[in-house]
Amino acid sequence: MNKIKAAIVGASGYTGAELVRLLINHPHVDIAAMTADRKAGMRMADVFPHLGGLELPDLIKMDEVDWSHIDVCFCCLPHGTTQQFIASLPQNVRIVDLSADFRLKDIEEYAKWYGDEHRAPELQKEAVYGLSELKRDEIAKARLVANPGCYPTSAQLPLIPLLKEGKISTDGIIIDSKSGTTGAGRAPKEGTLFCEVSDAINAYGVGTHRHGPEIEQGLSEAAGKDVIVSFTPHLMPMNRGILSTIYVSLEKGASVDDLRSTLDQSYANDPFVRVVEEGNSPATRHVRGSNYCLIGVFADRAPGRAIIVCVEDNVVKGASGQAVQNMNIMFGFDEISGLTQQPMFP
Ligand SMILES: NC(=O)C1=CN([C@@H]2O[C@H](COP(=O)(O)OP(=O)(O)OC[C@H]3O[C@@H](n4cnc5c(N)ncnc54)[C@H](OP(=O)(O)O)[C@@H]3O)[C@@H](O)[C@H]2O)C=CC1
Ligand SMILES: CC(=O)N[C@@H](CCC(=O)OP(=O)(O)O)C(=O)O
Repeated sequence: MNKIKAAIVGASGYTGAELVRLLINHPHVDIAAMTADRKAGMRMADVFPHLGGLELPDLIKMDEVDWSHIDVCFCCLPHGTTQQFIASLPQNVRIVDLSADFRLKDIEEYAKWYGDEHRAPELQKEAVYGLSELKRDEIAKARLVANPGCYPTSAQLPLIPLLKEGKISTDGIIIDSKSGTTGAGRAPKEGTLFCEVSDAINAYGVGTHRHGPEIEQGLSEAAGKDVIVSFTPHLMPMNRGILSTIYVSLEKGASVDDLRSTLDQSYANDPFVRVVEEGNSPATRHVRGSNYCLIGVFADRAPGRAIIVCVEDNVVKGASGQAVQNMNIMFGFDEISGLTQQPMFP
């Protein structure tokens, strides 16, 4: 099989570097172009020494890419910078956008949460939300896939099947999420300085984080009615990983065992999503560096309630791994191609 050619736009950031780590071992993909902004003109080995020794193109500006020979573009740019750029790409280039620019279907919601009007509303209409396990058929046909946010992946993978099957109530869903600091990107910011992050934990975006509406969009579609959740993210003194603890109310007649078996059955044929054995509690170190998402289901002491713990690596299943999974689906490759790394433990 001929290899397809990939461009990584924003390759000098965390998700771009992770795409290189995954794609370099992909049997059907060549990395043909990589871009940066401040770091354009540099060698990837100088920006990321852990990728030294690989044969990679140098980092160039986005407008220097020759798109005529590119099959797929991974966009790893900050929110708001992707819309107009994607609109300028030739039609034959398929796109996996890791930013949030095309995730919210309603462009007024986008403007409300991202503080700016949407600049490519026509493209927004054709974008497919890329939650790989639950949107395979649409992803396979899509030209533009909006890769989900890291927190929304960890919340929606457990909750969507349970809402679809009517096992949990749409009311009172609480999602308490903790993330490693790579989630904030590599560009320097005061809030991600060592002294601000180490030896402490803080909630942020309390009641106002833009992943709330993204999660609600997916849950509402699954439930067939509006779902509002309480979602609070926390910044943790660790590099990678997301752990979401999710509190739900059981629907009448449903048991905690029903939740476990519903999730087991939903993901029985999915290589990357696994319900752990009863009593085991998933930890971020069980998925580090891998595309796995692990789900644990527990009874709550509060009658009629259950607690779900979901873990993923934010840079892999929460970003670049899911992006590669989506590309595999789009191009008809084996879904696990380039993604067979086992987690690094401890
Ligand atoms: N980190 C994570 O865990 C996740 C991130 N995402 C999303 O993926 C996207 C990329 O994230 P991440 O890799 O962490 O971000 P980084 O800040 O680490 O990297 C951003 C990249 O975009 C480039 N860039 C920045 N501004 C511009 C511009 N105006 N024009 C052209 N290129 C530009 C940077 O180039 P240079 O280095 O030269 O400045 C860099 O290559 C973001 O939208 C993020 O929200 C989604 C899920 C998880
Ligand atoms: C720790 C941290 O700062 N995380 C980021 C989320 C990163 C991500 O998945 O999502 P987006 O693509 O939507 O930015 C944040 O809260 O903004």
